[in-house]
Amino acid sequence: MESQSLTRVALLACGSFNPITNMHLRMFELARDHLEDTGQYSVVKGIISPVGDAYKKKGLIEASHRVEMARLATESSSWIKVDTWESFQPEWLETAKVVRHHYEEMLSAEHNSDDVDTVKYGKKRRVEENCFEGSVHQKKRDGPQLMLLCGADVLESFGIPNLWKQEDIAEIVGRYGLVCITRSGSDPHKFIHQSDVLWRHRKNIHIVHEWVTNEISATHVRRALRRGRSVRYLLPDSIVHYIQEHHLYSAESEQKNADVTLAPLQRYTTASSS
Ligand SMILES: Nc1ncnc2c1ncn2[C@@H]1O[C@H](COP(=O)(O)OP(=O)(O)OP(=O)(O)O)[C@@H](O)[C@H]1O
Ligand SMILES: NC(=O)c1ccc[n+]([C@@H]2O[C@H](COP(=O)(O)O)[C@@H](O)[C@H]2O)c1
Ligand SMILES: [Zn+2]
Repeated sequence: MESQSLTRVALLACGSFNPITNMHLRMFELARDHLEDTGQYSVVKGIISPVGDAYKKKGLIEASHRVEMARLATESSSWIKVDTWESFQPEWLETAKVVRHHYEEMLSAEHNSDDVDTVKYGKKRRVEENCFEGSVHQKKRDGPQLMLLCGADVLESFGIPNLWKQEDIAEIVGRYGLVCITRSGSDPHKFIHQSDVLWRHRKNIHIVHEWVTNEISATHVRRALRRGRSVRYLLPDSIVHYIQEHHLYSAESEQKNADVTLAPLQRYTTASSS
């Protein structure tokens, strides 16, 4: 297929990256292969967006370290970049807002490079804004697309009470799209089947089956580090050195936020009870 008729896609991964592992990087490669195999997309960029400290997840170390490790890990990639806009926000931001921000950035970058008519984009955006609700599948567009990239555990977390707003889920899958990498213990197809909103937008959800099942998790890496065990080959050598040099991930750091409620739970529980 002519590359001009392919939809350009940027993939955005939001998460703690505490620390970044080889599996986080693999997610991007798997997703790109999957989307490009369809013959419809050209994946032009991968964005890693480490969550800010205000997320208050247990054991979450400072964003400055998590960002630096993500930067080191992506040095060898020509297309995966780290973006710190979310990481240094004083308050925790809903993922839908982060997706919106990066989509706007993508549009304005295209704008500047192609010198595209502002009026045309404004008109197209208004059309998209009006059509995402209730659309059975994403409309074929001539502009670029931004899709959220996540593991199946994040997709399944959509079902946890007070964690996600329903309108945010509808916006992410309805307007933007989702690429979900299978993870053992998760069944994304079943989860989509059981959710009305996900089923409605199922054509916008790309499930990528990882056959080389790989259960690397940042939790496992932090646990091994606390116990003085090797984490080599689970993450790039440069990250192993960075962790050693800065004495990251101790029993003490794992207790950070231990008695604090996760920001989204705090926000939505307070909102619904007030
Ligand atoms: N082994 C894996 N397979 C598929 N997706 C993964 C894997 N590890 C991480 N991800 C995905 O990477 C994104 C960022 O995840 P996160 O920073 O929480 O890493 P994690 O390894 O799950 O860490 P933690 O154990 O602290 O939750 C999420 O979308 C998560 O689902
Ligand atoms: N309501 C929401 O927008 C919402 C809720 C929970 C987690 N998240 C995001 O999902 C990601 C999950 O990361 P972890 O799997 O490391 O907890 C983070 O980027 C977090 O900000 C978003
Ligand atoms: Zn996780």
